[in-house]
Amino acid sequence: MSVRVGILGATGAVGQRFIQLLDDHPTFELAAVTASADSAGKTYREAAKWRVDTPIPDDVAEMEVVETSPAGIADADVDLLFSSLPSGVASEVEPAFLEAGYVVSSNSSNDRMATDVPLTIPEINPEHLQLIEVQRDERGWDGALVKNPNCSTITMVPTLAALDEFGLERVHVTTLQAVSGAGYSGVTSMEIIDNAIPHIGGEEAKMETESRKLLGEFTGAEVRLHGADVAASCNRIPTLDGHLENVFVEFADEPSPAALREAMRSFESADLPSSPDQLIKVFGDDEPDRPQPRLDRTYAGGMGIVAGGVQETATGAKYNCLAHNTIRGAAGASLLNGELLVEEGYV
Ligand SMILES: NC(=O)C1=CN([C@@H]2O[C@H](COP(=O)(O)OP(=O)(O)OC[C@H]3O[C@@H](n4cnc5c(N)ncnc54)[C@H](OP(=O)(O)O)[C@@H]3O)[C@@H](O)[C@H]2O)C=CC1
Ligand SMILES: N[C@@H](CC(=O)OP(=O)(O)O)C(=O)O
Repeated sequence: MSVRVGILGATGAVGQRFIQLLDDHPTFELAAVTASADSAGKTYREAAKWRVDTPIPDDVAEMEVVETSPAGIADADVDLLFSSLPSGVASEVEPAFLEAGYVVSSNSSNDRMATDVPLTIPEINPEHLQLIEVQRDERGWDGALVKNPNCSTITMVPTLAALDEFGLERVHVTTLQAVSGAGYSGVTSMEIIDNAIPHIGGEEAKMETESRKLLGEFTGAEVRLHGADVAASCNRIPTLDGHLENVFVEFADEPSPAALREAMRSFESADLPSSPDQLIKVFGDDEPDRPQPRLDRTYAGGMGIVAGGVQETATGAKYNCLAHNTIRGAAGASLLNGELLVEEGYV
């Protein structure tokens, strides 16, 4: 079975990752690439400042970039759209595609917390996809909108999902985030070399709210947010890719570090083409200095989560986790949601 897909915002940092991940995908066939009016009409090679570490696939390089509107992609006969637009643009243009009947798997942050929009990680809360029925009733769309979470949130939430069996009550997290998360021009070299910046606009609130929605319970009509308190402190550091996070957790139970490690290691992955066989790789006491961004961000092709440093604290436990922010944290997360949409019959 082949599904024709398009990418909205295909020339950007995340759009380029989509193109890399879609090359040789078993199901998805890239049929449309859109960008801003400045890029429309150019070939993809002319329009994109290609920065990914593999060449532009030959067939994509010669595709014409079209404008980001339903009219722009009308001839492409697309079944599914991936969206990697700036969130201000996405909030304006995504509704037009939804009204026109397109199914959109979006990476942009607008509408992630909307009560009728599924925010999903296929290995964690695939059942939340059923919110699409509520969304269609409320908005009158023929299409459907599903979002993936923020890159720092998706790094931590699989580990929390694995540990929730011990009665998760409180989470404190400090992030060390790579510069690619801010986009190519997001942080200047003068700002970040020999430095760390203890502020990333809006990031802490995203981690604190999106994680509770992802871990929440779907009642059939709504998602009840998970009851845990989540507090985040977000920092930019001079790594290129891979967000590292220090997590402090408190539980109703008193699990041992060994039990925590085993719960993360054995947490089930999903049976989708881009899911890793083992979702969370866990380092033991013998390697206390892992995970590290440079050594561990490509675990499972950048689609996995890596944890380590699990230790008891006076009130619970602490550990470190890491994921590739533009693969599992962005394009790869949307791609997986697209695979879930196909599997569940929404495409
Ligand atoms: N960078 C990252 O690691 C992560 C980014 N994200 C989110 O993903 C989204 C994309 O980020 P990123 O790829 O870094 O952004 P970029 O700025 O690199 O790319 C933006 C894309 O949107 C297009 N675009 C910009 N303005 C318009 C417009 N008015 N109409 C139509 N298309 C437009 C651009 O086209 P053109 O080339 O023609 O300007 C380009 O294709 C953002 O919402 C971001 O917050 C999420 C997680 C991680
Ligand atoms: N803010 C993230 C990247 C990002 O764009 O997140 P979001 O998808 O929530 O907009 C970072 O700087 O690393």
